[in-house]
Amino acid sequence: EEFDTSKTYFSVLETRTKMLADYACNCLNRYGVCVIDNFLGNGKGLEIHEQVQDMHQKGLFTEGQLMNSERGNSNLKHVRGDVLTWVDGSEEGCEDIGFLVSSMDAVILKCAGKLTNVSVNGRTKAMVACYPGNGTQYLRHVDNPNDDGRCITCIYYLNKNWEAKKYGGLLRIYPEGQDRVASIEPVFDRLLFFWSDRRNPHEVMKAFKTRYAITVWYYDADQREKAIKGYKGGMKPEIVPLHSHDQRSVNCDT
Ligand SMILES: Cn1c(O)c(C(=O)NCC(=O)O)c(=O)c2ccccc21
Ligand SMILES: [Mn+2]
Repeated sequence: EEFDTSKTYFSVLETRTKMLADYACNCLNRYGVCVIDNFLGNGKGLEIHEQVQDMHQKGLFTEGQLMNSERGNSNLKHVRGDVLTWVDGSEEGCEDIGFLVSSMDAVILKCAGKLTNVSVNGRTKAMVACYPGNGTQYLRHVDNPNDDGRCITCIYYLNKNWEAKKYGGLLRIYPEGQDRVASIEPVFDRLLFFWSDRRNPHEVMKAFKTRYAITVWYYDADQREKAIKGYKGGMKPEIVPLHSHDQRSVNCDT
């Protein structure tokens, strides 16, 4: 019969998403960190990079934090650090970021029931971050040290031809209780998952070229519930339901 490309496309996408989810679950359960390269392909990656660059040029990012503030670098007076903005991907000019986040959700949805002690039921909006490339960094920290509900950090990098030797900007993760360090280059079209809690202290090394990344944090249902009750949740209590490509908002309470 007629070769139905759309059905084929979606079934291939479905199969690949399932494969990526299996890989992510194994890596997270075993190492607490998972790197997936060529997540969306060159074309889509470039479209996302272009949208982020436009937002940056339009001045939609926050004022960078002064590096002599709580981040501790007292000798970097008046040096601006990372700048960021929050989007849910439905805003004008953010459609490709919306596609990225739906693609992240699609993988996480297929991990349902296979992640140790975690049941994801929602996520934050997307944080689009830019290091201006003036040697600023992000000091060693834990994303969720106090059970605010976030269980998985998901970062997508946008930086073409990144050379850490020249531009720095490595993400260094120091997995708790291990004497190994994971050094992750923020390369174009790379997707990264890691547990958001104290298992993964990490830092962003000084970056000497503009460095873009898009981060989403996934919530664990129970921990988030407790955090909101205990008002411990550092993040605003706004949970975005996961939705995969067919835009159906799926409540993955499985
Ligand atoms: C700009 N930026 C960050 O870059 C990281 C972070 O850990 N980034 C890791 C990375 O980009 O590889 C953060 O965790 C973070 C948390 C709150 C506000 C801003 C933040
Ligand atoms: Mn972090």
